[in-house]
Amino acid sequence: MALQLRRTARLRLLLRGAALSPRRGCAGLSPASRLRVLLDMDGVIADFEGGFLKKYRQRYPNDPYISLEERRGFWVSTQYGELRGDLCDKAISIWESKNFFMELEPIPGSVEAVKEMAKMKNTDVFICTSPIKHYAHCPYEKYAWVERHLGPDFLEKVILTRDKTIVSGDILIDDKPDIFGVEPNPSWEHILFTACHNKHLPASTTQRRLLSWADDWRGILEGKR
Ligand SMILES: Cc1cn([C@H]2C[C@H](OP(=O)(O)O)[C@@H](CO)O2)c(=O)[nH]c1=O
Ligand SMILES: [Mg+2]
Repeated sequence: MALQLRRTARLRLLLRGAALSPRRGCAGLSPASRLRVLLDMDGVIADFEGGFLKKYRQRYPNDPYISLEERRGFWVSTQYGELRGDLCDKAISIWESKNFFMELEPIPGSVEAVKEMAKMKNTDVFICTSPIKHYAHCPYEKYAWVERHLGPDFLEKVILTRDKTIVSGDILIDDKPDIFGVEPNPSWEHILFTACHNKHLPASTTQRRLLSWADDWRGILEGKR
């Protein structure tokens, strides 16, 4: 009898603990109650497409090019290769060059938005970006870009990975329409950031968009808390 009572009391305590467990709502002291935002870099905070077109036209002024209005599909080199076979390698030569990633302009409003987001209560912001496999310049320049535009403290927040599905977070804001990797069920909701290459894709019932940094990113974050 005494044993049975002790067991019941222990069970009650366990259940109470579970009910108070603060994933969302309660205490606010647990790390789980914080919102974790993953921000993609190229196409979301750094203008890869604009930087590419400018340098491509400078280096290959006599070759055809694709205006940002005409861009379709995520991979720039694929569309250039379809335009003319040799343009695929010419396109690749641009982002493999020294200073390409370093000299990208910020996407309008991005730096202000990221700084404001990072100061929000109960919010952890990380830059989650994929380096190209030609690693001579890109990884170094991505860090240098973050330091230059967001400040040295932000270097703590950089995640370089070719597989974003294994990074945990509540939201991933990314301009790539399809993000796959070894984890079939990533913890984050992918918010598609509108870019020249994805703005013509049909509206999706499952994928939300952020149209630009002038759009309601604060509302999206609040809705996830
Ligand atoms: C080749 C290529 C890369 N990228 C970006 C995406 C990746 O950065 P990010 O994960 O920050 O968006 C990086 C490596 O592929 O370069 C494009 O946006 N378009 C392209 O055509
Ligand atoms: Mg991107």
